Amino acid sequence: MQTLTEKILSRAAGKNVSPGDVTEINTDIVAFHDLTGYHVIEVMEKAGLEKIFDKSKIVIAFDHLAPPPDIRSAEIQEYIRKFVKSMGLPNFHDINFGILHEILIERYANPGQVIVAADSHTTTSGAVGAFAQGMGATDIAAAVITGKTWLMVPEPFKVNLKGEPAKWINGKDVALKILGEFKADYFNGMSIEVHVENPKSFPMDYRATVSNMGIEMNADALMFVPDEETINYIKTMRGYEPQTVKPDENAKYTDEYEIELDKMEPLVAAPSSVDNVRTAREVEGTEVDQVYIGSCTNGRLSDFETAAKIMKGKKVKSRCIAIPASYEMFKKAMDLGYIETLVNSGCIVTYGTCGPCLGGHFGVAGPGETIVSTSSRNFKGRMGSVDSKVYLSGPAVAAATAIEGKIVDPRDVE
Ligand SMILES: CC(C)[C@H](C(=O)O)[C@@H](O)C(=O)O
Ligand code: SF4
Repeated sequence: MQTLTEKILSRAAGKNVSPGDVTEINTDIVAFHDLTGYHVIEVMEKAGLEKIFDKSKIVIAFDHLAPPPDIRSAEIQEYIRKFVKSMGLPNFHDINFGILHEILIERYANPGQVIVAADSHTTTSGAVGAFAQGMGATDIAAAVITGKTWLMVPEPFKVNLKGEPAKWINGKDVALKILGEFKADYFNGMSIEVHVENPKSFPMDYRATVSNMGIEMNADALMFVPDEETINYIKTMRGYEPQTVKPDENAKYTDEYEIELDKMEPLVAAPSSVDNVRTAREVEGTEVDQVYIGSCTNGRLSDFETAAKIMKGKKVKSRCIAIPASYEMFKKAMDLGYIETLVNSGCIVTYGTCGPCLGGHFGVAGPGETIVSTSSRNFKGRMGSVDSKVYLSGPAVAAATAIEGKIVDPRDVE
C-alpha cells in the first residue's frame, strides 16, 4: 500500500522507498527563473560543467526582474539569454510569458512527475499531482547537469476537502485555514496529499493556490490527488489527456485533517506572519493604502473573475494593482472583460512579473503603509518598507477592500 508520495518517489528512485529513506531520485523537470538562474549558471560555469542532462526537461522563465526595473536586472537577463542560446534550450520564456510556477502548471507539469526548481514556490505544481519541490541554486545546477537530485522521503499527511466551497471561498482560504490551525512550521519533513471529495467544486486555480502555500506550511510538497479536474485542466490547456497516478486505497498516512468547505468563511493572515490567521470580519475596518491582486499564488482567471464581479461598476478607494500570473491568464481575463472592469474601477493592470509580491518593483510598499495582498508572504519588509504592514487574503476580500478603502468581508458589501 503506497501513498502518492511513495508511489512517485519510488518510481523516481527506481526502487521502493518509504518515509525517512534518504535516496537519489531522477527528476522530470528542472526549472529556474532570472533571479536564481544567474546563480545556477554561475555554479555550472565555476565547476566547468556546462552540460545539460536533457534539454527538453529544462524550463526557464523571466519573472522576478521582468520587465527589468534597473540596469543590473537587464544584465542578469542578458547573461541568461546568452546561456539559453548557446545551449540551445527550447523551453525558454522571456519577460512576456509570466511567472515560472504558472507557466509550469499551464504547459509542463504532469501528474506523477518529480519537478525541482530554484524557487521555494515550486510546490505550486503539486496542484496537478506532481511531487514538486523548491531547492537552492547549487542543487538545481547539479540537477540541470545530471538530471538527478536527492532527498529524504517525507512523512505523508492527508487533507480531505469535503462539500462545496461557501460563497467567496477560494484556495487561499483553505491554505490559511490549514496555516491557522497547524502553524507555519508544523509540516516540516512532511508531504501533504489533498483528496477532494467533489473534484469540480475545487478547480485547478484553487488547487494551485493551496499547493503554492505548501511551502509557507514548511511542507516538502503539497499535492492534489489527480482526478477528473486534473485531466480536464491539462486537456483544456494543452490538448492531451495525461496519465494519472493515485495513492492506493488504504495507504497509511501519518495523520489526517478534514475541512468542510461549505462551513468556511473568508480569512486573512494579519501582519506579519502567514499563520497569524483571522476571519476577515475580525479585522474589518482596517484602513488600507494599497491592494494587490496577483502573483503565482492568486493571479489566475478565477481570481480575476471574482475581483471583477465585486468591482463591476464601482470605483476603488485605495490604490489597486492587479497582475495576472501569465500571458494566458491576462489574455483570458481580457477576452472575458475582467481586465476592462478592473481598469474602469481604477486599477493598474499589467502581467508577467513577480513585481510587488516580493517588494521588487511595480508598487513597493512605503513606510507606514498598509497593504492587502493576494500573494504568499507577509513577513516584515516583504513588500517593501519594514514599517509597512501586509494582510494576505483571497481575491474576494482584496477586491472588496479596494472598493471600500478598508478591510471588509465581501459578504458585508453585497
Ligand atoms: C527570489 C526567490 C528565490 C524567492 C523564493 O524562492 O521563493 C521568491 O520567489 C519568493 O517568493 O520569495
Ligand atoms: S510571485 Fe511572489 S511568490 Fe511567486 S515566485 Fe514571484 S516572488 Fe515568489
